[in-house]
Amino acid sequence: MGVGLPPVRELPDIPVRAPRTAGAWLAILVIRPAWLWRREYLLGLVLVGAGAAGWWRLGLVGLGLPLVLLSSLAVPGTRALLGGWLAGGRLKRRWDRGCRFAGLTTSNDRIPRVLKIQRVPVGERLRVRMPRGSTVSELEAATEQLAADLRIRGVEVRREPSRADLASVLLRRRDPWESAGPVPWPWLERPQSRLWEPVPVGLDEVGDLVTLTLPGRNLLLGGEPEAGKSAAMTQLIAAAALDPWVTLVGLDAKRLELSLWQPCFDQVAFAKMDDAIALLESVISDMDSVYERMAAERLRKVPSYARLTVVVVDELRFYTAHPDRVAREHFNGLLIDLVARGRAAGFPVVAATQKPSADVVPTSLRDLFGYRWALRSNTRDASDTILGAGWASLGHSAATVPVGTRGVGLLLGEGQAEPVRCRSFYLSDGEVEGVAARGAELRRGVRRG
Ligand SMILES: Nc1ncnc2c1ncn2[C@@H]1O[C@H](COP(=O)(O)OP(=O)(O)OP(=O)(O)O)[C@@H](O)[C@H]1O
Repeated sequence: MGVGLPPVRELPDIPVRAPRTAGAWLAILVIRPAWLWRREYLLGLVLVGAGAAGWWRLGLVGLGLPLVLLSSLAVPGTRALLGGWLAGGRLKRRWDRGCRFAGLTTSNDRIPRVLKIQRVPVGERLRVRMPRGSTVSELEAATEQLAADLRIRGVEVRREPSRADLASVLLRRRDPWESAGPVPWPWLERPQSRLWEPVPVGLDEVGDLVTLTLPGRNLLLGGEPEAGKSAAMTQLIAAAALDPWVTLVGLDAKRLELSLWQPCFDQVAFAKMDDAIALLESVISDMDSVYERMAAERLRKVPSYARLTVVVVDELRFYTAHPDRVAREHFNGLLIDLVARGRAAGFPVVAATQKPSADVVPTSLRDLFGYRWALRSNTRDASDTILGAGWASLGHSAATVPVGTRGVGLLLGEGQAEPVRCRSFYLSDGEVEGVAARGAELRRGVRRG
């Protein structure tokens, strides 16, 4: 039994396969660690060199040359540039240490090499090359240890599709939306839009634009009350409203969500099952006519010059889980038919639900939605009901969105490898009224013309 103090382990083991010669130990213990400080050494060398050159050319006065160089740090641009460069070196040292403690060192003392550092709103994104003898999946398996060693929120690793030895690594340091105010919708000032274009709907964690292309796809939105479903849906309604060739129809069980858009909608049914069923039947009959025309023209899907009809369903639960079984089953049959066949005919459906559960969104219906957007949900199951079974266990759960962070969720697009965490843009009621008025005016113009 051991006695005395427990062992103190400040340095990770060095699994060296190379012959234990003096040269090998010099490389491992001196040259490689020193190499990680090369930026600092270079800076020191430049300052000493400047001092020496100044002294040689100008005598004692010239010794002040390094101070002149350092005074350039008063310029914010230079300071930021130098600070960023040194911070890059510091990050590489921490990465080196983290990888060694996480056991990612190969038998000849190599670790995943950082090729590029990009600063992003959540932290840093690294491009990393795996050393020979190791794979990206080993790095993936060590993310928790790396995050703990780097003292950050998390590490996410994604293999580059084109090369097995390259990976994109996100070092997540902060929540980019923690105290951020609403971000305005980029198309707000557009006089007119075309719904065939990708519609901007939010920003992802690295600040990249997230878009949705509605024709050919349906969108399902789910999340707890006040999560931001209406705000997310509003952007697609706004884009449709600004395209005067788009017909808008809606089901609004709460009578509130679509009220501001009334001037742009052709038909809206409220909380009456008979009205909702009649509306769906009329839309399906229009869709059948489009299919007939497409068959006559030998078209397999609706061409991009065609008119679209967007069907908006707010509070899906009211209709799909209605206590009247006969009406509910009739409604569900019609909705499944519309969602399944509508996409190819230019009849996309945008549906939102407050209580994502299997009785509200049956799998047979959910699977027909090409886009699924899970805003903050109470449980992992609720999140999986929207995104699809299994995503929560892979680390993609809308239940992890911090409580009270409005408009943040996970968006999964058809054919996309994994859901994207993003925050939707936001249109205030005044902005909605402005867009709705413009949309109504555009529609009047089209109908007059
Ligand atoms: N993307 C966003 N950016 C900033 N604030 C937002 C965003 N989305 C929603 N909010 C805020 O959250 C509030 C609730 O949003 P919203 O009405 O869209 O939620 P909801 O999920 O539709 O709620 P409910 O289920 O009760 O209808 C809004 O009034 C707004 O203040």
